[in-house]
Amino acid sequence: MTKMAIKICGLSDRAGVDAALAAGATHVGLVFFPKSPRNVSVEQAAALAAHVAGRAKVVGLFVNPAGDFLTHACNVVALDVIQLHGTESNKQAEQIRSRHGLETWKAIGIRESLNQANIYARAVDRVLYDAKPPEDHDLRGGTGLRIDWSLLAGRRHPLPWILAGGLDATNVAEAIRITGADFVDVSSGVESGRGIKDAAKIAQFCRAARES
Ligand SMILES: O=C(O)c1ccccc1N[C@@H]1O[C@H](COP(=O)(O)O)[C@@H](O)[C@H]1O
Repeated sequence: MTKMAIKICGLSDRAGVDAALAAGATHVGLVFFPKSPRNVSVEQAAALAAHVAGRAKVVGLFVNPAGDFLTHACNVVALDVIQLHGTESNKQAEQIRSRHGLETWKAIGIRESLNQANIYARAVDRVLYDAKPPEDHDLRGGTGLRIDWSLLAGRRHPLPWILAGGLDATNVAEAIRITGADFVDVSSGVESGRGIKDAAKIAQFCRAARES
């Protein structure tokens, strides 16, 4: 049986990190995006990553990061993965991966087609399928919007992939069943308020994903 990989994204304090680790999350996500209610400073992120201390992979989420900022974050924070959640092209993503020598993921906002994933096939290590927010939406993700899971059913993917977008403890098992995902990512679905992680919801989510 494949082990389910689970990323809890948007953690901003030790309590949230501890809840994710206790629930068996394989990846924890730190958001570097000032518009997000989950944004952390480089210093906060460094302390949280040190606290994780190898018990899970640490993912840094960036949205069209300036080169200097990304370099600074990668130098200061013990990141395992760079997640690009903006409009980074395949060329930019490939440059970022080779410059920083870290596993790199590209989020693809999908409504009706997954074809964009092909563009990133040689540029990154994984794609993350997320719901495409409306054009006038301030955030690029973490919106709680769901994608149409049937788009992923029985699909051959050009590279390893992650399912995200509007997942929570009540729907993750069905999402996995329909899409065949072996890696899921959640942010707002394990919160009790905007940006406030809820330990019970994190535990329920991880249990539901693993038992699916
Ligand atoms: O979490 C955020 O605040 C965020 C901000 C900007 C880009 C992406 C963000 N989060 C990512 O969005 C998806 C889906 O989140 P949700 O579960 O629907 O709330 C997930 O990959 C988060 O990592």
